[in-house]
Amino acid sequence: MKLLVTGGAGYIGSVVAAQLLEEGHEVTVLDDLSTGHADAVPPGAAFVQASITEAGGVLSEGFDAVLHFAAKSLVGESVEKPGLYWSHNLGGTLALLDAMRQAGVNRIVFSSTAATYGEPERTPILETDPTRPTNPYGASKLAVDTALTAFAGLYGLGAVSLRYFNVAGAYGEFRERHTVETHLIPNILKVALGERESVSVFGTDYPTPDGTCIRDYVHVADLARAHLLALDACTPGEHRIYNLGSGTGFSVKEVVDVCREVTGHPIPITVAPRRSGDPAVLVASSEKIQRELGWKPAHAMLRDMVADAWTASTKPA
Ligand SMILES: O=c1ccn([C@@H]2O[C@H](COP(=O)(O)OP(=O)(O)O[C@H]3O[C@H](CO)[C@@H](O)[C@H](O)[C@H]3O)[C@@H](O)[C@H]2O)c(=O)[nH]1
Repeated sequence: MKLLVTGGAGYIGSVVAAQLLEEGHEVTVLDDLSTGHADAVPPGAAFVQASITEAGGVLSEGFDAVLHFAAKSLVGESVEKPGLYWSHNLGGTLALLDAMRQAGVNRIVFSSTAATYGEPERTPILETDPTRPTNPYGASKLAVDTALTAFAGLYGLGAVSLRYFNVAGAYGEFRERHTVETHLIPNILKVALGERESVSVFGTDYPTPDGTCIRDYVHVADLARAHLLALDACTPGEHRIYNLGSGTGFSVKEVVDVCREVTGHPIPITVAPRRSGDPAVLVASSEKIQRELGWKPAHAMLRDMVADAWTASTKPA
């Protein structure tokens, strides 16, 4: 298939683009490089440096589907600059959907997020559970999910939204490297690499066994594989939503311990206040995607995710 991957110079988009190429697809990456890296675009993919609001020109070349990753994705920033998140994540995606319709491209796989659920009433979270995002990032992603449902009904769009929980690990040399790093595992590994003295643990007074937040980590290679299955499942007139996690929760302290074990570094911690907007526990039920699309995580062990991230981060970029 001929595929457009928006945000394909970012962490998850580049891994998906690499897997699509391995499967023999023709891939064009569209990325404005505001957060992505040109050298993350996999060899073999065509590259267009542009924003999603300018996708019309590329799409007119004729594509079978779009995999849409380009987005602003920092929860804290979204609270400070909600307009940026609404215009980029919702406005940008509406422009992309309009350009797709004009070009006759009617299949899309969309990067949604566990942040659409907000503070869950129970875990593991099911796709049918209430969506009450607690920040503009989650709200903007939920708004896109809502638009996709409407467009599937109105225009026959075939859409699949994948709601990621906490993505970790690396795929060969493709790894997480944000300009502003907020994520837990890369921050811990920076300590082991000697780039920081300690890692801050945001809150030790949560209602969890060790007082720190619990998250569900999914390996980026497994997550990427789900996109290939989702692409095949795009059915005109339908919008499907699937959670993607491993179904097991790890506390922040447990993650630090796994990182200590993998890196052999003591990794000192500093206890810091809670980070605003962090739910205590986020664990996915991924039963639906396993049942309907046959997805199964091949690297469900957190140790493997950390080991892959560590190996990739100790290689030169
Ligand atoms: O230096 C750090 C970084 C994080 N944390 C904690 O570690 C946990 C995980 O944080 P992080 O890695 O930032 O992930 P989340 O905030 O859980 O966000 C992930 O999950 C969201 C869904 O809820 C997605 O939308 C985000 O894009 C994705 O990164 C949270 O309890 C944080 O408070 C720390 O204690 N210290």
